Amino acid sequence: MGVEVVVDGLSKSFGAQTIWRDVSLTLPTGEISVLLGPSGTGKSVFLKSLVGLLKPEQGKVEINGTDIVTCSESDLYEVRKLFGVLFQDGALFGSMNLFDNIAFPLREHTRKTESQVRDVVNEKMEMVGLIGAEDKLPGEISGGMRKRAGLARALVLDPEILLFDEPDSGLDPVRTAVQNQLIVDLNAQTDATFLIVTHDINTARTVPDNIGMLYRRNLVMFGPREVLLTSEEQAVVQFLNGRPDGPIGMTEEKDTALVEAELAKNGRAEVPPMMEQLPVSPGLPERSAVRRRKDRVLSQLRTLTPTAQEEILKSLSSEELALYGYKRPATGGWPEGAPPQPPQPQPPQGPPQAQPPRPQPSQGQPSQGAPQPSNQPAAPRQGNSSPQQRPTPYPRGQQQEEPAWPGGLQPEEDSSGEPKRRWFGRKRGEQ
Ligand SMILES: Nc1ncnc2c1ncn2[C@@H]1O[C@H](COP(=O)(O)OP(=O)(O)OP(=O)(O)O)[C@@H](O)[C@H]1O
Repeated sequence: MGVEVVVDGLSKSFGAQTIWRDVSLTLPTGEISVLLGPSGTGKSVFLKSLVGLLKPEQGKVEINGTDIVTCSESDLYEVRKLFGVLFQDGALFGSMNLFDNIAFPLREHTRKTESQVRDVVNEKMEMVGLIGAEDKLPGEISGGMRKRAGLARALVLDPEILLFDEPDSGLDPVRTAVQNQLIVDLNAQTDATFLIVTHDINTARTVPDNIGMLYRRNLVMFGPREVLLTSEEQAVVQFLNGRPDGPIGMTEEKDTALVEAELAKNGRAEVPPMMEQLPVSPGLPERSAVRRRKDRVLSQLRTLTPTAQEEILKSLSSEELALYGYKRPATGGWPEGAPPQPPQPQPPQGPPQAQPPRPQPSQGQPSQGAPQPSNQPAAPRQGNSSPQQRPTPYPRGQQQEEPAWPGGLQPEEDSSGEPKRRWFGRKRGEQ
């Protein structure tokens, strides 16, 4: 199973050029997350900072209790073994055939015999659909095949965290769709934590569990896919619609008056409709992350935007709604704009038969906030992933208007009487 990556208050500059500042987010264990952002906003720099290839000036990247920003070289070497990285062009050695390219990390970093190496390489080549191409040189195959070979190589050491830097760059729409399916299927098979940097809107809308966006040197938001995909934030809507008019320009910093003039002329872009997340291919196991994510997101539902809450509830089956203490409207389906109903009082009951078994808490982590089948809100998680210790999905320093809580639900309050609005990542200074 993958591991959680906690990024807290991370800032990176090159000389006088600030790339991004105060970035905080948590990549939840085994889930697929996507990082969007206009060109040049520092997405690749962020990936390199996660693996310790670049050193941010401030903040932490905590993995299995090690802060890779400040740890020793030997600790960093150990943590790096958890990572697999798919670089944009596959980063293959041009003079080696695909088999040797994929076998390279095994021969360098393990004591496996050649017969064991062969077994692992064959297994990974099969996973990415490259059986039969072992003897080809990188220059003899298509860009899509090179990416898949790079992916097989990223997988040979069974990474717990897999980073993808623009896996769809240079691919046609059909191959992008095939590759997206491959990513979802690999996540089901490995249960590793995935982070994908992409410009492909279709990928962003259909693949991840969580989405974030870098813009103007900040992380605009990061959280469950439903938050960003229903966001009315102008930069997000412009990006998702791929429109030239809006706050994102060629130089990023676009003149406000020009933006207003463009919007007055062309009208505001609409929030595109939600698309369903890609299911796993038939015959493969379900993604374990789906169940964990439901527990996590439902336990913190009321900290999300109303539109995100509604989309999340709409995606649940009747049994799941009952399990989490919600009820489908009597009319069936979710009429446009109708608020989800508040939790109804129910006698305690076990999970319905259809539910897969709950994941066991992993080492050092208490239960992942199993939902309570009653009128009580689901218990917040404790430990590293506790929502009390998580910042909001909205950018820091910006005061957000309190969302209208659907169905008359009130925001959860902590003992201080303050509504809880936090999501991923610990707030700096908090334990
Ligand atoms: N090693 C480096 N030294 C100095 N500047 C760098 C270095 N690496 C990246 N940069 C600068 O950091 C900025 C962000 O680059 P990065 O490649 O991370 O952007 P990106 O969001 O991934 O862009 P794209 O979507 O076009 O790939 C750019 O201005 C780039 O020139």
